[in-house]
Amino acid sequence: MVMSRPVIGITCYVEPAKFTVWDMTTALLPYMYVEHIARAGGQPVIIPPAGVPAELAGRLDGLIIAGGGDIDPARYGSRPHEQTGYIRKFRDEAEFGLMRAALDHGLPFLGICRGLQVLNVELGGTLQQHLPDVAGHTGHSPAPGTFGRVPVRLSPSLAKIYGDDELTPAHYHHQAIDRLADGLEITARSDDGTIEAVEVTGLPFALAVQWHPEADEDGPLFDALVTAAGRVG
Ligand SMILES: NCCCC(=O)O
Repeated sequence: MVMSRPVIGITCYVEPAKFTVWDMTTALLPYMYVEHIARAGGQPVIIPPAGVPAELAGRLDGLIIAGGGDIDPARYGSRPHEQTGYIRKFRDEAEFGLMRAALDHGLPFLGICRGLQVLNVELGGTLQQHLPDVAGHTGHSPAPGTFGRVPVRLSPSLAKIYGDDELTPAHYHHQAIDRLADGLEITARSDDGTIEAVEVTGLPFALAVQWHPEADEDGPLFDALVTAAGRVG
């Protein structure tokens, strides 16, 4: 069967979960991600951190590295802050491999929250491990299980996708880019200076945001990813 919809791989969490009659380790992804990709005309495929996901890069039309727990700080030469948590080394292993393969293949890519951090660290950057230490307890890191709203200012390339140069998207992150990796261009910041979005220079579509676009009804970033994936696929 020939797929007419661009196939968009989306990485996922592996966590203990309760569902129907079960209480067990589960591959999880908020359903908003897959709804946005399907609505945008893509075919979502959830990628668990098992096997060697990097081998999928040549078989996908596009990729999302989704939100999740903190990256092992050893990957960027640091020791864990006391607030660094939910480290899943097996997920790091899978997603860093997939990220590298996606960059090598020029696969259209959207990083979301943790996905932005994976991109920056893969390219040699570092993370601020607990943003409240430098930016205070702002809307970046609201109460667990809720999204905060933080205004961000967009560069022209991202403003073109959103049709506006300012927005107030949903946030839930306690880490952020500290040292920006070579090869990344900043495409959005919040007023406190936090880097909110980046893109890889020289690739047709490789961008990442610190916020959670899946939490909003409109999904221009998902539309743009599926469109870019359709051009390549
Ligand atoms: N560090 C993982 C992404 C979410 C957060 O910064 O809290």
